[in-house]
Amino acid sequence: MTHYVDSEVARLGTVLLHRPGPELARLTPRNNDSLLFDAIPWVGRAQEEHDAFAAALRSRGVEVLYLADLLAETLAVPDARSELTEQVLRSPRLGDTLRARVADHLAYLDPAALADVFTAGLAHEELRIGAERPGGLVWTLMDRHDFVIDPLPNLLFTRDSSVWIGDRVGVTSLAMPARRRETTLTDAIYRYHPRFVGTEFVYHPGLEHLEGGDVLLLAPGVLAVGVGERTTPAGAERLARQVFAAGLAHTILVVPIAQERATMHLDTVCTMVDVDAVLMYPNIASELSAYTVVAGADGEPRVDGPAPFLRAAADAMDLDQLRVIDTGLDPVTAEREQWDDGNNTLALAPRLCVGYERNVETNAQLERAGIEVIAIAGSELGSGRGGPRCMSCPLVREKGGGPA
Ligand SMILES: NC(=[NH2+])NCCC[C@H](N)C(=O)O
Repeated sequence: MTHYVDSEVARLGTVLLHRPGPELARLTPRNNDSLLFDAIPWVGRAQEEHDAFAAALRSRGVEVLYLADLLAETLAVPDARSELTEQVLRSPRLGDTLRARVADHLAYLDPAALADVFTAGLAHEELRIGAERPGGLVWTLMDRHDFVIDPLPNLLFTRDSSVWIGDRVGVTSLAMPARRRETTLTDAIYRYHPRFVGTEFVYHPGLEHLEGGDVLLLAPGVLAVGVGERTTPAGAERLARQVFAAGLAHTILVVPIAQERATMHLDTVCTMVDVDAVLMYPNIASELSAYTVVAGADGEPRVDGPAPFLRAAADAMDLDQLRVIDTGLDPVTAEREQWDDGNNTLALAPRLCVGYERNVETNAQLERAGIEVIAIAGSELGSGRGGPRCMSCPLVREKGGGPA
């Protein structure tokens, strides 16, 4: 099986999704902020919306892989099971007594049930504690609302925890504490699942912070990397080194974005919808700048700039110019639709993308520009602040960036 991605828009072959499940049911008004959700999603409806998203992809010939299936299959591999279990048990919050109870609990679960615990976490009351099986001081003093193992509701956004560049996978280094454990799962899947045996890695979770939502494969050999709330300049520099060393790209455009929730990743303000067209949030489109990083003769990344992002991108991509489709006609609509992930489209092929139906203006702008939009419902899915691009990690796209 060859997994290969060298652009944002070439025909999509295979994608990794995570169907939201019990981990979303862990969200409460007490914890939703720290778990990076802006509301409490209705889980059943979120699942319906997600199923419709997956169905839309399949109807266009895309193979959909589910993270929970891959994880359960991975956990059937004994080394993967023991490694992931050890990682969870290593949490310094547990203490030895509680750690032993959790270890007993996990030992009896079949791979699918264990995958459930690794994604949905373990609540205080879900652990069987009694006279014969005391929970110890940590269990006794734990707030009833605390988790013994934290849930990972942001697994929904598969874009961020791994990114394929060429035939290599980058397992990223997530910045927010609520998301860090996600990459223990993606890392294990890519190392142990039979489908991925032999895959080479271009990034590891122990490296400087880098999230997939910040990485755009503008064209074969050209990457854009947003630096802001999630990806640090050090992460961008590290990716540049790794990518140059592996010969996966010749140019990396490093794009500073505001360190705010509304612009947490580059893909919240800019996504590609054609080989030479980007969808961009107009309130910042003209202000975005880029530093161009190329491999120097000595292997050291060489930095140039800043220059306006659109200019730098067109130059790196060898285009006269990049077409810009802006998301909204008036600033208020633009701001509302940017917040609701209007800019966060997933291209299935050049001029064909998936977007949230609620972003009426944005989608109309796209259609006017000759881009077909498959509109999906996202009232519940969007409560985690992520759109179709955030919710998908492409594993296979047609090589060479796709036909013009
Ligand atoms: N690629 C993206 N824009 N991902 C959106 C991630 C949203 C998620 N709630 C977070 O804060 O991390």
